Amino acid sequence: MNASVFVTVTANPSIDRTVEVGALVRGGLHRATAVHVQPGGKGINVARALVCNGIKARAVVPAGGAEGEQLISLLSDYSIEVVRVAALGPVRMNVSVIEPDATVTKLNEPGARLTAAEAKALADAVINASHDASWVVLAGSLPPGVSPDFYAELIHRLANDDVHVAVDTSGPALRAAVSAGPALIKPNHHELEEAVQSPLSTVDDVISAAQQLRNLGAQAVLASLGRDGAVLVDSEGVWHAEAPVVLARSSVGAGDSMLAGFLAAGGKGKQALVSGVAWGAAAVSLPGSTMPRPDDLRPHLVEVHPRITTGRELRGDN
Ligand SMILES: Nc1ncnc2c1ncn2[C@@H]1O[C@H](COP(=O)(O)OP(=O)(O)OP(=O)(O)O)[C@@H](O)[C@H]1O
Ligand SMILES: O=P(O)(O)OC[C@@]1(O)O[C@H](CO)[C@@H](O)[C@@H]1O
Repeated sequence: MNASVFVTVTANPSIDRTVEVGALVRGGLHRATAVHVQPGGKGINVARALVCNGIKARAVVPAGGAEGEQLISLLSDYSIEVVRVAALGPVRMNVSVIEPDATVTKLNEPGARLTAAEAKALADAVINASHDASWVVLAGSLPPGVSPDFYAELIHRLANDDVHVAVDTSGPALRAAVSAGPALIKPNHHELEEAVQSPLSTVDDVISAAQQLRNLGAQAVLASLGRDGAVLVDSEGVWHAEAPVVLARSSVGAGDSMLAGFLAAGGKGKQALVSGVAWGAAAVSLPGSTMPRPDDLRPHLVEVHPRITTGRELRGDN
């Protein structure tokens, strides 16, 4: 096994347009002050963050239509090994509107339907691409036509290989993936609430929810909590860490950057959490979904709380 290859899977990729405006007024005309067009979808972002830090990444992605061509062309700016799976339907366009205080309003398209044959070709491509992987990251929503069991089935198919699987998704796909026993899941606050079907207002609530998902099969839970940092719950313990962001620009992709930083630092324990939180905070300070490079990272600013303040109220996403 080549321990340095990270494979990412983005079943529902996107071209991300981030539009910066003044204060958003529902129904109003807004003239953009800046626009960023970047390759998107969670697995693609994880791969971008890894290669921006000199780490080898292979991205498996279905890409159809003129937008698929554009996605592949945008990806050529990065040294990612791209495994393209042919698809008929076009890649979606997702729009993020950013206000001056860095509030994000996101409009995500559902993505084009994948046929049963395309979904099978995607799954087979993932298995082929994973033969020398240390980690396989299954990330983002599933497009129409793809069963919510898609990630769970991949986890089962990869179980005999010497790879770890990380999952970052939501809803029924997350619940199915958890039962398949992945090494790691990375829900955000909202996804965690949805997975345990209960509101989570304190750090203690987050830890209990993470334990519930570990009881259901996930080996470790890395919960990203926006400006409240992140909580890691695994077989060795529980940690909460956070880092300040001096000037927040855009949190789009911060969770993906966080996951990449966590995996880049070994994918388990306190030091990986510190790395993840540093990469997440750095992404927030950059425009659009720009991924941090080594010079952007400030791991010394990450605070790991020696004792978890269980009753601490969460301040909200960003
Ligand atoms: N305002 C902020 N201040 C400091 N750190 C932040 C802030 N927002 C995000 N972060 C850092 O980035 C990480 C990921 O953020 P968040 O929880 O918003 O991820 P997410 O919802 O999965 O994002 P996305 O889906 O856009 O990738 C957090 O765990 C935290 O470390
Ligand atoms: O619609 P999904 O698949 O849940 O999320 C897609 C997405 O919002 O996730 C990334 C940020 O994490 C963006 O690049 C992309 O637009």
